[in-house]
Parts: sequence; structure tokens; C-alpha cells
Amino acid sequence: MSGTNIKVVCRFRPQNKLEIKEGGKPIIDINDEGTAVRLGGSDNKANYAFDKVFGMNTKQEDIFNYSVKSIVDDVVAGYNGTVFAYGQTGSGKTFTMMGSSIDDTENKGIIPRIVEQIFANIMESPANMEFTVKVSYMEIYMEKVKDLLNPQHDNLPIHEDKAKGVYVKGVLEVYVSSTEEVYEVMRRGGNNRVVAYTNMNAESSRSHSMVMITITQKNLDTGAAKSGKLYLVDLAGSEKVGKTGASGQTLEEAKKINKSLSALGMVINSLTDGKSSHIPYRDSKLTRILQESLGGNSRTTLIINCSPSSYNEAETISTLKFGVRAKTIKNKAKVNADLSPAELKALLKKVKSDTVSYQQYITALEGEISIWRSGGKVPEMKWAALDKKNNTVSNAPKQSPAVARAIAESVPVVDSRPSTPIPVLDKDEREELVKRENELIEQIKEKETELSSREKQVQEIQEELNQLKEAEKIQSNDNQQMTAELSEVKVELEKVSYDSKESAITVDSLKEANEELTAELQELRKTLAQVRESVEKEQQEEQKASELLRNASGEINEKQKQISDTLNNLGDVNSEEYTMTPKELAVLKQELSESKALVEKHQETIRILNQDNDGLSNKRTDLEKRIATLEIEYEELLEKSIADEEHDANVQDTISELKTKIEAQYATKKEMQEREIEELKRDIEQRNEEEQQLNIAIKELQETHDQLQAAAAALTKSKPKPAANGGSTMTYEEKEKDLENMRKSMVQQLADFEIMKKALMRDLQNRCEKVVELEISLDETREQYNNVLRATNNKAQQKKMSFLERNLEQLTNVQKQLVEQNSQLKKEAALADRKLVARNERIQNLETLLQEAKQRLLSQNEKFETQLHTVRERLEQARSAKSQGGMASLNFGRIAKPLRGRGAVEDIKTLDVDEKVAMAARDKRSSWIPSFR
Ligand SMILES: Nc1ncnc2c1ncn2[C@@H]1O[C@H](COP(=O)(O)OP(=O)(O)OP(=O)(O)O)[C@@H](O)[C@H]1O
Repeated sequence: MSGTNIKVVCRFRPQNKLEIKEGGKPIIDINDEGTAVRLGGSDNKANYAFDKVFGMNTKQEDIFNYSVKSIVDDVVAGYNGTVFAYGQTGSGKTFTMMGSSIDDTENKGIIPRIVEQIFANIMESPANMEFTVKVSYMEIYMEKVKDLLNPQHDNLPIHEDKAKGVYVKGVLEVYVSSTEEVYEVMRRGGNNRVVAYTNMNAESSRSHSMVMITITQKNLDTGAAKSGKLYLVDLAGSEKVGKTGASGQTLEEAKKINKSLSALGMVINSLTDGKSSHIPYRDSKLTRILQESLGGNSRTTLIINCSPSSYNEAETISTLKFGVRAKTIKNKAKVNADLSPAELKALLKKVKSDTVSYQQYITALEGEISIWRSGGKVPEMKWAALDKKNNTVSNAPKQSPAVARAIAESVPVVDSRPSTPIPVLDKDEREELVKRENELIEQIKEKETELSSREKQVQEIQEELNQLKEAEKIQSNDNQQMTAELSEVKVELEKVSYDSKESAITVDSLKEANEELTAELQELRKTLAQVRESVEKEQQEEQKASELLRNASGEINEKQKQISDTLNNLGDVNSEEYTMTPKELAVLKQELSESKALVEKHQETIRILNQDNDGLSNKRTDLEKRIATLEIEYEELLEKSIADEEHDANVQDTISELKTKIEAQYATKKEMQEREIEELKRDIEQRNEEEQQLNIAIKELQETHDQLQAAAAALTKSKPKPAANGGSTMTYEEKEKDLENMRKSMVQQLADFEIMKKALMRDLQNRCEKVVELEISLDETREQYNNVLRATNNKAQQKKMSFLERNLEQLTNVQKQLVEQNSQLKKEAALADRKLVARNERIQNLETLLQEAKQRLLSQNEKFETQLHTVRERLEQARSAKSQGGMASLNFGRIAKPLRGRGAVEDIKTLDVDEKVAMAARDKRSSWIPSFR
């Protein structure tokens, strides 16, 4: 097989972090010429030879200058070219092809540099050369060809025809006129690429990406045209799933990547083993697209990217072997030229003259045949001949390959018959024709299958569309329903929140009422506690008083005892030897009389106390009677108030009078009761005073007793002397008798006193108790009275005023009710206020909802309008695209942008006027796509 080998260069990148971390070391050993590499770590130390081997620190510029620059010249000259990068994942393919960034002057990759070079070459070309540059950007992801400039086209078909070769049908080709425009296209397409994180590369390409640049040139003088296609392919990296840690989607991607790369390997093997008659280009989309680049019409450069590290030695060896094998592939590149009009004219002229001679020949032959058929004979000399001098097929008209084959294979029937001009094809041409025929048959078959699959697809899409429409309808119905439900729910929610606000207001009012009641209860409790306290205090005071009395009685007992002791002593003194002096007797008598007087005084006090007691008990009975009467009156009033509630009379004018009267009555009663209480208090005080007096008397008695004791003691000490005058005034027996009587009377008196005291004590205690009871009942009566007053608004209790009283009572009730109603109304007004506020809020919320709904409707309308507009625009675009040969969306790329060489400027200066006019006329045709002009 003749042709040129594809160029293979090998590039090693520096060791990456992972390799260093895993303890990998650079193991590459490049020869001095830079054409072969050995791996230091491998056992066999094989030598891998390439067109060029680049070490770890090679600059991007060097790679470009050596590997690809010449290809750009070829493509601009009308050849097809391919540059593709192969290597394990993370080996630097994307870095080599695209670089770290388009805008990084130092590190930009091959593709930006190629673009710059293309435009530089165009600018350097002669002025009569007109160029157009088109760019496509696609990727093969998961065995589907996706247009990166029109990403919704993600499964484009691959076609083949004689004129175009293998091509991707429907891919968007964008016309560009500057490097910047190409970069813009690159950026746009790059954004649609699929990349993912793997352990080996943070931004691993998960697809094979392809940039296709088509450069068409036309000689404006001759009309001759050429076109070259340049494929720039960044293959996805081969990967060991164990190393990359691929899983899930990344694993699926890895499987597809590895499958298509092994198909590439198989194609290369078949192309290079020298045995295979069939090349499995159709096994993958990648090999199908690269069909012309591998063993076909293309100048191809393969860049194999490798890791220098021992960590990836196995992968590097595999890559190097791939490169070595690929190096033996031979391509047959040719210029893709169209004939110029002059050439075409010459050809036409020749064909026309040929046709005339053939026509003459046919007429001659027909004449000869008619002679033969009529049984005549034509002498051999007169046989029709195409060219007597040169009767060869070279002068025969060109046949279609099939006809030509048939002619070539046909055999003359009769020797005597003149031989029909049979075109004789040489072996190469025949093979070519057969090959072409097979291709065409294959294409037809392919087309038919494609057509039927397309029809099927169209049907499916139609069905799907119908289903989608149906689903959309249902969904929009659902949506509407849901929106309606939502708005209902919102309104309901509003209602609920409003109700809850109202309930909150009611709860608040109840709370207020509760608080009021609690405060009242608290006050009542306080009052009760005060009452209890005062009762307790009084009880304590009573206890104290009774204690005092008890003490006093104890003391009196003591005194009595002492007196009796004294008397006993005195009795003891009644011996014959004791005689009392008259002075002593006088003192004793005096003391006794004092004691007597005291006792009498006490008796008097007791009597007074008894009287008081009687008075108090009378008072108590009175009070009890009054309480009973009050109770009866209260009950009567209650009955009356219940009975009188049914009647009503117009006694408005008397209300105030009655009220004053009732109040006056109440005040009088109150005064009376207070007076009684005052009296009772005074009584108690008086009694206390009496008690004190009693105490004082007891004390005095005590003192007297002491004195008596002292006197008795003095008597026992001194010996009694018989009277000098021999019983002058009173005999001893008489005295004794007197004393005895005195003693007896004193004992009697003391016993009486004791009884009296006890009775007095009992009486006092009873009285105290009664006073307490009275006070309690008085309080109760007062309370009841107050209650009655409150309940009946103090209606007069007097029977005389019954009519007025009833009316008054009713009026008071009415007034009370009015007051109550007033306060109730006030409360209700406050509640109503709050409810009003809540209702206002609700109205506001509803208004906001309404507003929102309106806005939503408006925005939906706007959206709908915009959608309609967009749809219309798209329809327009689609129509115009259809009419313009399927040009797609990128605006700046729709129209061809012819470029001219720079030489034109200088050349124009030197042209004469006629030539300039002619050129201007020619320049008017800035595009040769008629539909765009
Ligand atoms: N020659 C180099 N000099 C410096 N850094 C490089 C070089 N080659 C590659 N790299 C860096 O190594 C990393 C991986 O490179 P790149 O993405 O180009 O690998 P890849 O072969 O395209 O991987 P994949 O097949 O997974 O897409 C990047 O961060 C890149 O910048």
C-alpha cells in the first residue's frame, strides 16, 4: 500500500501529586535525538521509537511547532488533517490539545495555536484567494455524537458519501472570521462538555471531543476551489477503574470509553497487520468518524500522552505500544479540489466533440445494420469505424462504472461481425469502480435502514408528542384544579386565622373577667383573714383577761389561806401565857375593819358587775331579737324583690328621694349598731377597769394579810403578860371569842367572796363569749344587710313605703342592669373593636391575595406571550434555516464570512482602473452561498 505514514509524537508530562504521594519515580529515558524512549523500570527495557519524543518539561509551543504546524499548512492547501491525542487518563491530553486556558499565552494548547496559525496563513495568502472558515465542536459521549454548539442535538448520525467522505450529519458548522470568534465557539462548546472528578484527574474528560475546522478557498481569478478539513481530537483517557475509583455513572462512562478505545486499537491493528481485508471502522462512532484519518484521505498526527512515573508504568507501556503500532499506518492524502470553470470548459468541449463523433459512428452503424438485416452484405472495407487511425476505446464515451464493467466483461458473439467499441479499463480503475459500486449499494442499504428507522422514530416521536400533549393537558388541568384548591385553602386558612383571632379575643375577655373575679376573691380572703385575725386577737385578749382573773382568784385563794393561817396562828396564840396589848388589838381591829371594808367594796363591785351583766344580757337579747328581725326582713325583701321584678311603675321622680331615705335609714341603723358596739366596748373597758380594781383590792388584801402575818409573828415572839389592872377592859376569853367570831366571819366572808368571785368569773367569761358572739352576729347581720343593700339596692324595708319601695327596687334593678349592660356593652365594644381590627387585617390579607393572584395572572400572561413570541421566532428561524440549508442557531455563525489574503491591499494599488472595476464587481460576491445574499 502506497501513502505516507501517520506522524506519531510522544509527550511525557511531569509527575503529578498522586504519583509522588504513591512513591512513584520518573523512569523515562529519552535518546539524544529525541526520537525514542526507554522505560527505566521495565525489565525488558524496550525501545519505543517515534517521530519525536518530548520530555517532561517541554513547552506547549515546541509541541505545536514540531507536531502540528505543518498540518495547518496542509489543510490550508486543501488537504484533510487530523491531530489526535491518546493516552491514559490524566496523562495530559486536554492540556496538550486545549491547554490550561485559551487566554494563557504560555500554556495555551495546540488548538488555539492552530486557530491562530490558520488565520495567519490566510492573511499571508495571495489577494485573489478567498477563504471561508467553519468550525464545529462535538463530543462522543456514551457512544452518542453530541453537538456541543447545539447541545439538544445529542445523537447525531454519521454518514458517508463520495464527495464529503465520512461526516456527521446535522452538526452545526459556525462560520468564523477571527481567532476571537473561534475562541468564543470553543468556550461555548467547552461549557457543554462532560467532565467528572476521578482519583486520577480532578477534571477528567468523560467523552472524546472533536473540533472540526473546515477551510474552503477559492481562486477568484480561475474559480478553482479547494477545501480541507482539520479534525482536532481529544480522546477520553483509557483508565483502570481500580485506579480511578470510578463508580456509578463514571463507571458506565469508563466502560464506554474503554470500549471505543479498544475499537480504535482494533482498527489500528487491522490497518497494520498486513492481513486484514476488513477494517472494523463501524465498530464504534469514534473509529467511524476517524475513518479518513486512519488509513484514508488525511495527514494525521497522533500525540501519545504518557506519565513518566513508575506508578503508571504499565499504562505508559500500553500507550507506547499503541503509538508504535499506529506509526505504521499509511494514509493517502490528496487535495480536495474542484475543477475551475476553464478546466471544466475544456473538459466540456472535449466531451462535446466526442459526442458528435460517437453520434456519427452510431448513424453509420445503424445504416450498416439495416443492410445486414435486409440480407445485404457490407464489404469489410466499408464497415463503420470510429476512428480509422486510432480505433481504440480511448476515443469511446465515458460510461457509468456499472456499464463499463458490463462492457468489459462482454465477449463478441460473431468473429465476423465488426467489434463494438468496448471500453477497456485498467485493473486499478475497475477495482475502484467495483469498490465504489459496493460503497453505493452499502450506502443505499444504509439509507434505507436509516429511512425506516427514521420513520419509526418519527412515528414514535409523534406518539410521544401526542402522549406529552395529553399529559400536558391533564397536567394543566390538574394544575388549574390545584391552583383553585390552593386559593380555596388559602381563603380557608385566612378564615381559620381570623376565627382564631376572634377566639383569642374572647379568651382574653374571659381572662380579664377571671382576673377580676380572682381579685374579688383575693379581697374577700383578705377581709376574712382580717376578721379571723381580729377574732383571734380578741380571743387572746379574753384569754389574757381570764388568765388575769385566774391569777387574781389564785391570789385571793392564797390570801384566804394566809388569813386562815393567821387565824390559826392566832388560835395557837390563844394560850394562857399570851396576852395582846390593847394597841395591838386596836391595830388588828383596824386592819380587820379595813379588810371588811374591802370585802364589802368587792361585794359592791361584784354587784355592779352583776348588774352590768344583766344589762349586757338584755342588750344581747335585744340584738338577737334585732338580728332575727333583720333576717326576717331580709327574707321578706328577697321575696319582695323577686315578686316585684315583674312589676314596673313610673316613679322616676321619687327614686332619688327614696334612695336618700333608705340611705338615711341605713345610716341610722348603722349608727345605732355602731353605738351599741361602742357601748359594748365601753362595757368591756369598764369591766377591765373593774378587774383592775379587783386586782388592786386583792393586792391591798395581800398587804393587809402581810401586815397581819407580821403582827402574828410579833405576838408569838413576845411573852404575854397578865394585865396589871387584872382584866381592866376585856377578859382574854372575851377577846378570844371576839377573835374567833371575827375569824369565823372572815372565813365566811372569804367563802362568800370566793363563791362570788367564781360566779363573777363565770359570768365574765359568759359575757365575753356573748360579746364575741354578738360581734360576730353583728358582723354577719351587717354583711347580710350590705348584701341585701347590694342586691336590692337598699330598698326601703318599711312596709309603709311598699309601693314606692317596689318601684324603687325595680328601678334600682333597672339601673343596676343598665350599669351592668353599660359595662357589658363597653366590654363588647372593646371586643368588637378588636374583632374589627382582625377583620380589617383579614380584608387586607384577602386584598393582598387578590393582588398576588392578579400579578400571577399577569406574569403568566406575559410568560405566555413571551413563550408564544419565542415559539414564533423559533418557527421563523426553523423556516429560514430550512430554506438556508439547515443552518442552525448560533447567530454570528450563520453567514459565511469570506476572508482575503493581505496581499490584496498592495496589489490593488498597482492595478489599473478597469481591473479595479472588475475586481470591485468580483468583491461584491462576498459569499458564495446564494441564499444568504
Ligand atoms: N505537560 C504538563 N505540564 C504541566 N501540567 C500538566 C501537563 N500535562 C498535564 N498536566 C496537568 O495534569 C492534569 C491532568 O491533565 P489533563 O486533564 O490534560 O489529562 P487528560 O489526559 O486529559 O485526562 P482525562 O483523560 O482524564 O481527561 C491537569 O491538571 C493538567 O494541568
